[in-house]
Amino acid sequence: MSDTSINLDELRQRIDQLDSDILNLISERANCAQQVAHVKLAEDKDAVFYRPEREAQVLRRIMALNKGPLDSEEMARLFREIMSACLALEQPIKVAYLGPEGTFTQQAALKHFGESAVSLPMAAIDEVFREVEAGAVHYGVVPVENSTEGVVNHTLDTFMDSSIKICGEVVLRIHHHLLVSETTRRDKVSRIYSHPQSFGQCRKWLDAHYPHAERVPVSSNAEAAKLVKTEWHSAAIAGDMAAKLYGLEHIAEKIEDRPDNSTRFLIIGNQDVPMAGEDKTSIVVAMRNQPGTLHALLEPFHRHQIDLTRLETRPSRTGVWNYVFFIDFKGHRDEPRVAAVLEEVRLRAADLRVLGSYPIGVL
Ligand SMILES: O=C(O)C(=O)C[C@]1(C(=O)O)C=C[C@@H](O)C=C1
Repeated sequence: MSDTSINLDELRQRIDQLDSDILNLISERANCAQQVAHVKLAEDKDAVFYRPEREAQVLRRIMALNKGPLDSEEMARLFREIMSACLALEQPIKVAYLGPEGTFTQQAALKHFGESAVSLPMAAIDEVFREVEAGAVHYGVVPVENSTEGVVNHTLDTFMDSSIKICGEVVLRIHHHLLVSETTRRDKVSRIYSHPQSFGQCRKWLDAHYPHAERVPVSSNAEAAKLVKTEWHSAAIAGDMAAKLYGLEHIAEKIEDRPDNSTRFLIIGNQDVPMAGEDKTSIVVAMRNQPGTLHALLEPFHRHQIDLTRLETRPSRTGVWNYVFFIDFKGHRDEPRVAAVLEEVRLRAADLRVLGSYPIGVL
């Protein structure tokens, strides 16, 4: 036996020992989570098991403690899965997302809740809201903005008619691929299916590489992936999850025009989330249609030095609400300076609703 094989055996024995230690520690952690569930139930028979603020703290702490060689995000992803399995012991979490299966929204749901959550596809954004409101699922995941294509208006509009709360956010890097089935004639692609937003995100690449192919918009990338399965002259633009689900092959990878292309998703639910330490608040404000409205709305934020992260205007859907602004800012509604700003804005506005304070996305 050479020296390398002796070393390899020794290293594998060491790995076996470490795996046994990790196994015992994970089991001990899972036991703790089960005890947490008993404590929560003893305090309240309608106890809420999923605690977004605690999860954010756990993941941030792990990232801060990590000394490598695995990078902090990778390490946090591993702990994400451990926590997801621990939560499933307390209560299996059901999450509705904008489907069908294989969409980026499903990927976002699994990134946020981990693989132990049960994810259920819905046909439309309002259905995700309805399922959460009806208590058929614990949480919902909907897209809200893309760095290239901008806001998902439908999601914002649905908040106007709903009492649902925002419990969290998750940002996903969006990589699009040009996909075909194994029977596709790659040199004869004359039609490309995708969601309109994805066409928007890959416009320049398509103009350069497939200027003559017909671009057919469909309801989701996953739907596009499904369609090309049976058409020898068609391709789809979709992500990894859809490619895997429908067994498609890549003609070209990462064809999005901007390398930092990402989408932000919201986690919606029925609970108010306590402070995590690094939080965001989302509000919707209706202002009267008069001069100086926008200044009056924003001035308190400026004076209290609160960092706005997003401002969107949507047409009002009732006579009272002339202008409706969706505002995201850093801070939690329970912080005194945030509470003070909210009070001031409330006095100036025709209406104000806090959609939620929640931890800034960690992963
Ligand atoms: O700390 C809790 O409240 C727990 O339930 C434990 C735990 C965890 O595994 O760390 C599990 C689920 C919650 O969402 C948050 C954290």
